[in-house]
Amino acid sequence: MLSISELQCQRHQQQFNYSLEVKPGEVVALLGASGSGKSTLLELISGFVPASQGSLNWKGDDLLALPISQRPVTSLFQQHNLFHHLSLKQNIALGISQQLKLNAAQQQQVSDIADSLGISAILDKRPDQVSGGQQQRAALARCLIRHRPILLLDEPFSALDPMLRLECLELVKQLAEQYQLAVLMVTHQWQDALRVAQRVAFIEQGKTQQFASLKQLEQSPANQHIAHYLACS
Ligand SMILES: Nc1ncnc2c1ncn2[C@@H]1O[C@H](COP(=O)(O)OP(=O)(O)OP(=O)(O)O)[C@@H](O)[C@H]1O
Repeated sequence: MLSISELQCQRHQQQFNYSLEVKPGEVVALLGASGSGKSTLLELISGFVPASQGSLNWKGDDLLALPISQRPVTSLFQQHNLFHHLSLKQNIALGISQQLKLNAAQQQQVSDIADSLGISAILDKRPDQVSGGQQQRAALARCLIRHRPILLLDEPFSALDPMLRLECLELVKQLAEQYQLAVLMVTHQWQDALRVAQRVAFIEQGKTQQFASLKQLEQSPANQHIAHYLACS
């Protein structure tokens, strides 16, 4: 389990403090107003922002003691996930080798992952030759091939049309179960959380205001702001 307890940092004058957990196979949605601190939490977990206090553990191991490169974490963002001068196949292969030197078994892994994400037929194309949804699938494939058990998603599908977005969300849910990934997903859409997440952390002014199941959040929002946010979603 990914356990986050009183994990704190400071950015300029603002203080951040997070507590929540994500089980293997589970998707937890991070909701909250713009600027509330959702992305900051992802940066703390991946190590790009140093923590000042608190704990961050994966299956009992202290992740704060590990440098960025050794954390069992992989991330997918809304954009800029792929190198546009490389083919999708090469972009995925980067998840295994920065020099793009793959042995036969590793090449097979690329084919298998591409197969399971439905992009085998377009592997030789460059990102600008395929759709946004196909690009995000390739980026997701690169995340998966790294075999890191914690997957951080920062609004990865918000630029896609509604049908594609739902398709990709379903895919994330399925992959979380299949690979037993602990997934934390930033979204502005309550509908996305309903579609894919088991639990939700609502972030307000840099703090986890409520960490609960979707049903609990809906039925007993911790304060007026959360109730209002849900009513507007
Ligand atoms: N690199 C940075 N240096 C200093 N402050 C930052 C940096 N990135 C973000 N902040 C500040 O930290 C606060 C939280 O930002 P963060 O990006 O975590 O919010 P968010 O909830 O993800 O917002 P959004 O939904 O708009 O993406 C904001 O006040 C922001 O201005």
